[in-house]
Amino acid sequence: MAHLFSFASTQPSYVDGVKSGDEVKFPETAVFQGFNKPSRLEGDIFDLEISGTIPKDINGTFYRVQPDHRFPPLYEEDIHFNGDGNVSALRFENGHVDFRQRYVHTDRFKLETQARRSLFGKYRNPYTDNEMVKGVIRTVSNTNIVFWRGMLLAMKEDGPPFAMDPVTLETIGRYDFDGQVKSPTFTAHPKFDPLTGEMVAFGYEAGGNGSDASCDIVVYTIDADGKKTEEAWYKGPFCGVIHDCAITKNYVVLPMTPLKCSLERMKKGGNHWAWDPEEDQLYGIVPRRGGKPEDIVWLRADNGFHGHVAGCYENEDGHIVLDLTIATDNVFFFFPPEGASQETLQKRNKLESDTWRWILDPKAKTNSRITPAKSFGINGEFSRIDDRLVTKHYNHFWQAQIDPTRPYDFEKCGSPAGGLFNAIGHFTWNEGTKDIYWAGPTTTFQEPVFVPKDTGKEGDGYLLTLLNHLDVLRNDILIFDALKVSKGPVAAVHLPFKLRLGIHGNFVDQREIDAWQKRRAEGGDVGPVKAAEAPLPWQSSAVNGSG
Ligand SMILES: C=Cc1ccc(O)c(OC)c1
Ligand SMILES: [Fe+2]
Repeated sequence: MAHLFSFASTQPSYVDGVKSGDEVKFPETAVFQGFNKPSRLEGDIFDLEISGTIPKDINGTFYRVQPDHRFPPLYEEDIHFNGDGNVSALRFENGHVDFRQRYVHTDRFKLETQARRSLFGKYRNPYTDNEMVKGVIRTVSNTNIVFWRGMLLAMKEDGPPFAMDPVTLETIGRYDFDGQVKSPTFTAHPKFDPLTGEMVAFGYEAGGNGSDASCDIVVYTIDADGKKTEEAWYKGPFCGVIHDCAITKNYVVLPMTPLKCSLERMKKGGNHWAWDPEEDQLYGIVPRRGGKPEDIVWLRADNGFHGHVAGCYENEDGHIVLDLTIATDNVFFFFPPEGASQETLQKRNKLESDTWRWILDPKAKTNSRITPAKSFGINGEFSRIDDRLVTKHYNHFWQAQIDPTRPYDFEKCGSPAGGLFNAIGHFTWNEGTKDIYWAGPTTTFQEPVFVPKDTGKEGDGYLLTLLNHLDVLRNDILIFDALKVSKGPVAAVHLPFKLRLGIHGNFVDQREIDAWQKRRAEGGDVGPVKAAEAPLPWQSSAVNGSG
């Protein structure tokens, strides 16, 4: 597209793919264009414009996070996943909605802000960083935003979580659970047991600094009072991606995707991950309580690419029912096999991603081969359930859908950057219901969240999701009756601008936020959230020159 003003730059912004000079000018690659132009916005809007009627019983805040590069990247071919975490909060109150957005002020964000430019290089490759940031935590906290004991935790699997205030979105600082969690990495997908109030979480590539191809995996349990009650260390067969996890009453399941890390490749300035089309997909199973290194059971199935977990529970036989999306090939086209060139977004957008059910025997011999019990026969990702049923036999799930039979306006919208999630669906396992809404040829959806009503009945509530208008570059938030998605939204909240393609979000009931604000006040029974005081163990050794 021609620019209205064509000032001759004194020098190009990128030379041989590397940032040159201090000019604030983003690459002209697809990652930074159109709907995915960086938003870079911190701000507030009181009382957003609305169509329809927002149900008054939605009282709480919908938090979500998007990667949103604050500065032009050091490398021209940078990827969406390397963008700084920017958290949006949509506060629903009495039929009104207010908007707030703030960056996660990570250690990296603060240093780059001081320098007014990028100092960190490629995704999870510290060998591509500016020398002056050696030993600094590299995470951009851009993948999930969860509520835990009165704080928001902004999370990314390559580093520790950062705590934020749930009302102001001010960053409190790196959170180490009051000194109890010292691993270099921590998942963006902790699970919350609704029976016990525990958080179950893990870190992979956790043995060293988080970017060194370590095969160590740590699994933690933090109880409802914030006390760490379990910490167990295991080894993986190689350093692969474990993005999500699942819990039952007695087990944790760790799906490992055959994207492999190589320290040598990183040292040469290459990618952290390379897809291995010959490798199995794996499922690590460990006990929830008292896990020892020898307890991990790895089950193997033919190659595939894991999406996210819907639900998981134990059946009458003591076997684990695990439901998750699995794509047929490498979804992360920007991490091609070692030595291969990058696949295209067009090819990635053609992959099928069905929802599969596994029934796993936790007592099986390690390295047993398994086959799925069934597939749902849909194509989509970002499954969500009624979270009150985590660890329990559930029936309903919701998911962003890919329906290539629907018309899509390529001319107006170009390639759908985050994937062609052109519909939103509600599904049931028992009845096989497919209850789907398609919003038109110029729109795609982001991950939905389920908001329960107080009835306690599974699925009785609302579904909230961001709608991307790819033609006019704007977002709406749609509100559905969760059990009647195909009827279309009951209301739409209009943002006057576009956000960026977000990753994950969660809805938090305002009663919970308010109760914790009291407990976390000065003089409250728990007191203010305390940011980590000591550097992580790997940081100390990096400073001493041995890291
Ligand atoms: C959606 C998966 C995913 C996996 C790893 C990441 O670093 C990430 O960053 C936004 C996202
Ligand atoms: Fe995720």
